Amino acid sequence: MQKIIAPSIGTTLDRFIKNRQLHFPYATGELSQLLQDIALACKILNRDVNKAGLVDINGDLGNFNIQGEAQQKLDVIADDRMIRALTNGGQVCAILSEERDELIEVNNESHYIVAMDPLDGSSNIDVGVSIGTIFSIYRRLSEPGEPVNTKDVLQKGKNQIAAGYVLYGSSTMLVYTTGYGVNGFTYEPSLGEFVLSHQNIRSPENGKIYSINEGGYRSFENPIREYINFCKDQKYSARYVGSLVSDFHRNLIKGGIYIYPKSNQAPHGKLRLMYEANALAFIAEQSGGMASDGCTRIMEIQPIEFHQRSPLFIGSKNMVIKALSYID
Ligand SMILES: O=P(O)(O)OC[C@H]1O[C@](O)(COP(=O)(O)O)[C@@H](O)[C@@H]1O
Ligand SMILES: [Mg+2]
Ligand SMILES: [Mg+2]
Repeated sequence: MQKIIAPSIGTTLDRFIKNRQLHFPYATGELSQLLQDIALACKILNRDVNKAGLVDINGDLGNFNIQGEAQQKLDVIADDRMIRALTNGGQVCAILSEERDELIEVNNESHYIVAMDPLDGSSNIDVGVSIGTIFSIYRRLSEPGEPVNTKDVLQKGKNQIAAGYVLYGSSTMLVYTTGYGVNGFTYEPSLGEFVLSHQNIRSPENGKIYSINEGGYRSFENPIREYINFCKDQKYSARYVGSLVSDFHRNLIKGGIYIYPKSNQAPHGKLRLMYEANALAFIAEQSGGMASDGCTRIMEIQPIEFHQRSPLFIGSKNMVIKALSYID
């Protein structure tokens, strides 16, 4: 046979998902299709993000979401893109979105529920800084055909079937887990494909980067201030993009800790448990890292509200343990 000399482009996301599905003889293909629907929505969103400075995408809409935050145009575009792709794909029975007060009911015959942050890092949209999309996937507890109820949605993070994010940065990457390790795929625009570039990502147990908005230093509780001082004494690098996905991803690859603590202004922290903290906690743990709210493992927290907030300590295992040692 003639020798193949063309450089391989690597494994595409679709092929990777298909190959993985073969490991699960009972698999129906629903989850595989759902992951591909999310990837498709993010490919289209990537195109919108790349032109975020242009008039029809730029600026806020003058509306406020249930969090009381001004909705940026791209927040709503991202929300629409994701909901459209998930609805057309038909593999979800309900969607919980940061940008919608209520649950969106879709195909009641399906097994899966998606909780999502369609556009993470909204304050960075108009200034060309990296932003992301975050998603969590759960299997409903009620039977297909029955009405979806809050119990189906308000499940602990440890019940996630899959979770991931897409980072729209210097390159666009999709990183996800189904509970069997973490893999990263870089978007190849000329092919329109996500290609496996980071196989079986392992988070370094130690790091030299800490990510926290020190502008809130005076409103942080003493243990947080002491940990920040410890990081300074260790001459760690302070890195804070202000987009959770970007800060988390950098620390996942290089080693580091991201902290969004509770404070006088934010008694429960800022980030949302269902579609920010839980998803990244699953990725962190699957890559050997750790995620806590300061006293409880994030994935063990029983959610009580769709949009509830939680303090977040996440990243390299030994750094999170060290930070928590100041709180105990
Ligand atoms: O400006 P602050 O208070 O540091 O908050 C920044 C954090 O808020 C967020 O922007 C919240 O996410 P959204 O942009 O999805 O609302 C995170 O991405 C980021 O880490
Ligand atoms: Mg967010
Ligand atoms: Mg958001």
